[in-house]
Amino acid sequence: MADLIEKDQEIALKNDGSPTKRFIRNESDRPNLESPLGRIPIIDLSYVESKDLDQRQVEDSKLKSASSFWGLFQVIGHGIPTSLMDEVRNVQRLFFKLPPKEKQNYTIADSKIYEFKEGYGSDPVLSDEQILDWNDKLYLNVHPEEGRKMDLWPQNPESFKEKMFEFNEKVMIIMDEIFKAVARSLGLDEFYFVNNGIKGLITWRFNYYPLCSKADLILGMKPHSDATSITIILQDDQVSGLEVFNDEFGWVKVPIRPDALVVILGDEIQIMTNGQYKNVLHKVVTNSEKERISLSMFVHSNLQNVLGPIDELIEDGKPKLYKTTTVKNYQDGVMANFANGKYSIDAIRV
Ligand SMILES: O=C(O)CCC(=O)C(=O)O
Ligand SMILES: [Fe+2]
Repeated sequence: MADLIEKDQEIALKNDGSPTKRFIRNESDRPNLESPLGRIPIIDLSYVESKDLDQRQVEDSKLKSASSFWGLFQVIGHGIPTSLMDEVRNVQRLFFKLPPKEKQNYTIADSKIYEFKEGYGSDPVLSDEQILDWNDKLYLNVHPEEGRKMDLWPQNPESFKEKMFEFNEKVMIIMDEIFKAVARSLGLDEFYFVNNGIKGLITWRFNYYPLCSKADLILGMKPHSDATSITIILQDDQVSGLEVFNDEFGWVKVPIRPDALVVILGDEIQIMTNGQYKNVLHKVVTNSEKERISLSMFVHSNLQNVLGPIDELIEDGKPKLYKTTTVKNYQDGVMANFANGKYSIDAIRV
């Protein structure tokens, strides 16, 4: 625990941007600051509004190839005004600019270190050997509403809650549209996921990556896949940093598009589709000039749900690639695996 608090302060105070040795990655893991820009597919959701079924079909097939080749896409035409997206970004920036002492009012001190921990702080540190990620975060339970711990929601800036509620209402609707499109693209009934508790638990992680004078030696976030069905990311509108791994292109940068939301497919989708759709491996690279923010909205199925390949999606002659478990069991080891740089999905491979 002492380590955790110490690290919070370490990050928050390191405005000179020089990392201590605990952040320095092994040589094989260091980022290439010149990664190429990826041609990440863009899905236009405006067919929902216009009810244009031809356009819907075109977008569904783009979504299908994006999901099997990349495991991510960007979404536009979602109907959220760019002005609201900018306000959310600004409110988030203002929160991270508060003095460390004030931010720590939103830290829970007594939860088990390796468990999911709401509030402000940094990720669990489980051993002295663990190489640390160069970020600070604020984690909040957002859905279901009765699971919100409102005392951890910042009171400063004053508009924080109001903006986040407004944004969340719109994002919840878009999530349904995305899950419907994913289901259609797989040949399932379009309500397959929506009616089966896919939006069981939604947590938001506000990320803050301070600038770093040794950006070539450290990572804002280590390579990982998300243990979610999908994650929707509101990226910084000016500073890039998110990179994804693709079998053909290697590590590529996700381009910045201020009006777009990034959709990352997580482990649940890879498991349920028996590997047809990918849980994209991703990481965050920092830079020496500008800090970066992002907001990751993690969607998990109901904890009681069974998690395994869906019968209709097991292609003829193909074996089941994953064992069937429950979402709860799957989630149990996730935080410790992440801290140790292990991939949770490996534990249920057949
Ligand atoms: O900062 C980002 O763009 C991505 C963050 C991320 O991968 C995560 O929060 O799991
Ligand atoms: Fe992630």
